[in-house]
Amino acid sequence: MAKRGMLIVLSGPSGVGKGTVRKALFETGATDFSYSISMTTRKPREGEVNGVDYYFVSKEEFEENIRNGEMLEYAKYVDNYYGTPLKYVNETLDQGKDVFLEIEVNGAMQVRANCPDAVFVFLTPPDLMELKHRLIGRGTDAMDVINKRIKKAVGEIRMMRNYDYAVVNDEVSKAVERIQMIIRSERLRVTRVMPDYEQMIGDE
Ligand SMILES: Nc1ncnc2c1ncn2[C@@H]1O[C@H](COP(=O)(O)OP(=O)(O)OP(=O)(O)O)[C@@H](O)[C@H]1O
Ligand SMILES: Nc1nc2c(ncn2[C@@H]2O[C@H](COP(=O)(O)O)[C@@H](O)[C@H]2O)c(=O)[nH]1
Repeated sequence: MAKRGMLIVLSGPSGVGKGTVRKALFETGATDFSYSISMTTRKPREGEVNGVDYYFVSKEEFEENIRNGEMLEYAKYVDNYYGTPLKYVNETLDQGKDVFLEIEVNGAMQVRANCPDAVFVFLTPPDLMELKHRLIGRGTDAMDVINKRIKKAVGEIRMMRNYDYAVVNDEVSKAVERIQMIIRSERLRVTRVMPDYEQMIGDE
């Protein structure tokens, strides 16, 4: 049986650069993570594509998925549901492939409870002013939404203590290098390499 893949969870306040850093990380070609596309009831932003950026669904559809036990985790964030479909994550990990989740803190803590082997990385901004600049600069959200997201950021940063690693996103390339370092070191964990050795030494 294939060794189960590694699950990596990246969180951090909205606008810190999770998506930017994740895309840059994937573009290096040095990692082979499968990105788990989240489901949300948020309306698509300009340029966002259903099935690529998110699965955009109605509130009713999302709630049906919850009732049917089809979500690994979910949370309400600034008036909308966001969640990770369970089937894709399980099937991909079972095939021995690594999976990357980009999710907010409450959902991440649900994953923490259900997947003790997952690796939890918190991406932080250099400071809150810079976070606000990035949210405004992105130009995707109205000012009232930006203010709600900044307000949430303070509590989210407090939750950082529940993560395994903190990575400052001062420069995208540096943040990518730091995450690559984490991944390399996590691959050497005894609990991850032990199945190979168990095969080598047999049952006795
Ligand atoms: N290191 C950086 N320095 C300057 N700007 C950055 C940096 N990283 C990301 N940005 C910019 O900040 C904005 C927000 O980035 P991004 O959309 O990746 O954030 P996010 O954390 O994924 O947000 P959300 O959680 O809302 O999806 C973008 O305009 C992006 O280009
Ligand atoms: N708990 C989850 N949070 C998620 C998921 N997918 C995205 N997110 C987080 O929601 C906020 C807002 O996202 P935005 O696209 O509206 O800016 C952000 O922190 C995302 O990381 C998910 O599946 N579960």
